[in-house]
Amino acid sequence: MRVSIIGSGYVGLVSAACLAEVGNKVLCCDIDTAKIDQLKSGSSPIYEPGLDELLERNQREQRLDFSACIEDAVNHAELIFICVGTPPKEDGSADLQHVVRVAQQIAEHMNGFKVIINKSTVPVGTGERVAEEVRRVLIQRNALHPFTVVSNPEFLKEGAAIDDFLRPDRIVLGTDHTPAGQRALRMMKALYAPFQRHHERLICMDVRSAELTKYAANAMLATRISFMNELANLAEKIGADIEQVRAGIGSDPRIGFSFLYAGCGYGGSCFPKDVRALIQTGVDAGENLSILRAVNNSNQRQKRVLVEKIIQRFGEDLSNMTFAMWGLAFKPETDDMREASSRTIAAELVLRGATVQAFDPIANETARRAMDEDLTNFRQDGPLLGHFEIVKTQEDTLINADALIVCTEWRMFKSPDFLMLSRTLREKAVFDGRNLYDPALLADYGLIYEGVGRRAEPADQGIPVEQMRLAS
Ligand SMILES: NC(=O)C1=CN([C@@H]2O[C@H](COP(=O)(O)OP(=O)(O)OC[C@H]3O[C@@H](n4cnc5c(N)ncnc54)[C@H](O)[C@@H]3O)[C@@H](O)[C@H]2O)C=CC1
Ligand SMILES: O=C(O)[C@H]1O[C@H](OP(=O)(O)OP(=O)(O)OC[C@H]2O[C@@H](n3ccc(=O)[nH]c3=O)[C@H](O)[C@@H]2O)[C@H](O)[C@@H](O)[C@@H]1O
Repeated sequence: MRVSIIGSGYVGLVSAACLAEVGNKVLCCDIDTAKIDQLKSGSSPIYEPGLDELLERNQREQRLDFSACIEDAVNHAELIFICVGTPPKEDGSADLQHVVRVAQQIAEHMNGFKVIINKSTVPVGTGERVAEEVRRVLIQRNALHPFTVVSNPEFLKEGAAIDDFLRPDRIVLGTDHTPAGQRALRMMKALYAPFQRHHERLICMDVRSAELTKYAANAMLATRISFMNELANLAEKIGADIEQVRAGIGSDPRIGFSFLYAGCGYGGSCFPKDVRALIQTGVDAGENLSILRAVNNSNQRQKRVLVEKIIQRFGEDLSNMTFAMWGLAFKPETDDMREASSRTIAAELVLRGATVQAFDPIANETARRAMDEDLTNFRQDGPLLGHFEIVKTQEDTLINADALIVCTEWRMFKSPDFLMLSRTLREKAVFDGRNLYDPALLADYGLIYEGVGRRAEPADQGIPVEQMRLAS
């Protein structure tokens, strides 16, 4: 089939590459000409495992092309996906300006029947709003081409996006009951047929329910994480260990193990913004979503949890302290820095005078831009006291460092040389925002360990590890 994708970000590019991979002719469009030039020259503007290979193959085999011209995209296909950003507005609601603009542009160039598919995460009612915009422009043009708007929310996770798209848990399709809507449904079913494994994964519903399904999924996952984060904070205070509790409750199939990891808060381009947007949808509808308000507040507090531990140990004035920071991206296997906890932690430490030496295996560049922006904002509020620096290697972060902070659970951070850490870190302290390490093991190495919800173990003050080894 012929498919156009408007918006070549994480969702647009992954969708385009995967749809091309199964034989569709895909034209991917973006307003950002630099991005399109880069894609045309064969390099990807984002880091996503497996994406480069798919882009390269499908471009070479002429199933995938890129254009900065929306008219080309509208002419190219009957199926047009909207994959542009829906960032939060000041009040938390989703900013639909890009979606609405794309709807208008599609209508300006429409030349026959089109299926307009909302893949961006959009509040309930956006399908109707897009249809209204298209109709308005078509009436102005006196060109009443038939069209329908479908909701097809995306559930991929960054870092695992290709696999999520090629082997989805479910595909949600929201259509209306008009003949055009039903024709679109048949087309969408055919488009997604190659991605169904052994059984039906399509869930068909009305447009509004599909739009709400997307927010409901993200809000549910964010709630689970925040619930575990709060239990973790409690566990610390009452001498329990959240990792043991996680194993204990996850084994109940009604609860399950996924998304039960406590840590220094959830980030990313979606959970924070979608929880806030759903709260605002509630406000507009006169429904107080009190659980989600609590989730949002709880997560903001959680992003500061390591800062609180650091202050408790070293005091408010951190001007003589240097922190090694491992991991900057909001999660492993991505270069995405949107709402990453590392940003909150680094900024809070720098404001208290600390030097932060950070390293991320992939996100160093995006992190540099994000941190420059954050620290410039802080600078406007008063003098910046400390210093933030991204260094070349994981080892370089440790030069003259007093303590280590782990913000992202990249695989390479999972089994470091603890002996070296205990010899290098001046204050021998490890603040583990992703609960990667065993508190008792670190205590054996004489390291002070602070996780999130882990039972504190006093650092071994007795026999140095080397001597223990000699003795045994
Ligand atoms: N990033 C993710 O993992 C997921 C994101 N989503 C949702 O998908 C949507 C897109 O998210 P991302 O891909 O992360 O955003 P992104 O910010 O990476 O990409 C959006 C792209 O749209 C382009 N764009 C904006 N206005 C345009 C216009 N008028 N014409 C053509 N292109 C235009 C931008 O230049 C940008 O390249 C959002 O609503 C998001 O909530 C849904 C599931 C997963
Ligand atoms: O709408 C979206 O954009 C996407 O949002 C999330 O995907 P993503 O943000 O890429 O990443 P997740 O793996 O969900 O992680 C989000 C955040 O939660 C944190 N997290 C995750 C799991 C967990 O147990 N604990 C935890 O703190 C991660 O560290 C990360 O900061 C959803 O998982 C996707 O299904 C959805 O499509």
